[in-house]
Amino acid sequence: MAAVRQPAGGPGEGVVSLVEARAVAVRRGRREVVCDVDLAVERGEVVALLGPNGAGKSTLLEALGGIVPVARGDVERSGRTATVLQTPGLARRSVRANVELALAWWGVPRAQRRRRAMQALERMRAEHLARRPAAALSGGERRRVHVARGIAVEPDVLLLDEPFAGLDGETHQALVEDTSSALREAAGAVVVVVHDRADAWALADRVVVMMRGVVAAQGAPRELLAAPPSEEVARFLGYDGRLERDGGVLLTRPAGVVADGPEQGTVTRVIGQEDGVLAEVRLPDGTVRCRFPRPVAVGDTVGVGLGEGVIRFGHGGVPEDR
Ligand SMILES: Nc1ncnc2c1ncn2[C@@H]1O[C@H](COP(=O)(O)OP(=O)(O)OP(=O)(O)O)[C@@H](O)[C@H]1O
Repeated sequence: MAAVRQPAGGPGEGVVSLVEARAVAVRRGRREVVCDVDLAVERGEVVALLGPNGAGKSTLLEALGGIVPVARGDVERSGRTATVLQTPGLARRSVRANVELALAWWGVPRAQRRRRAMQALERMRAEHLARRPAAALSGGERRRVHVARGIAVEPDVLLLDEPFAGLDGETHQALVEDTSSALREAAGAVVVVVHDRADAWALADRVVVMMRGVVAAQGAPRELLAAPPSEEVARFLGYDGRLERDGGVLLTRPAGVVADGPEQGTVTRVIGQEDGVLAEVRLPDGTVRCRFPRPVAVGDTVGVGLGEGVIRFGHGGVPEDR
């Protein structure tokens, strides 16, 4: 049964959650690593689970897929669920045969399997791999095929656990872009565990930040980045500068700090980057990180300015209007 919520404000079409966790807790050994999580994902929605190592993302995903049992609460899924775990196996056959095998297992008639397999491989730009033995694929190619197999079966709920882990930068980026397009076309609800914030921004309609087993924040990517609910979440989302100013705390990201602005500070650290350097700059009331297009050295006096996207927390870590 689908969990159906009526939108507030009167009659209309119900918002259908294809997968819904209610107050879910999961134990690993004697430890509760997911605690009282509520999460509902609608048809056509892509949700990214993001958080530090050990936050419970994979465990929650497995609970959503019914792979691990819940200790408390319940999970309701509607329709059929496909779960792509971190290192799924592929049979010792061709790539296309692997995808067709999944379709057979899902009860897709034989006459449709080849077409659907090729369509899914094309969506993941892996059609050139169709005849290759699965055993002879590179890491990036395997991951492409795993995602293709997941979307080929056209599940109501697609759960992906770190589909881009362990790939080099270029392969990673290409796979994220292709997966993003493929998931946009998927009709079901998608939950994807990602490590990299940039992957979450590229893929998701909604980002759920998990910390220590609980949902610490969630929202549309831009909104979440513009207004994280706590300093801890802000730091995780890339706010790496902190100034104690005017009775509160200002948090900054490199994108919100401009080089050669009016505030004088001392460079305390320099990290080389492709197009310049990322410099840590100590100001009288804290430290910010700022990109400079030219080389700067530790000990240099430089100017910085606070631009867009600086957020302010009052005492006690409460966000304030800016
Ligand atoms: N099979 C297991 N047995 C015991 N403990 C486990 C098991 N799997 C995970 N854990 C523990 O549960 C906690 C949550 O792990 P989980 O893999 O869900 O986190 P995660 O957020 O996905 O982490 P990562 O980003 O490192 O993959 C961790 O402390 C982990 O050590």
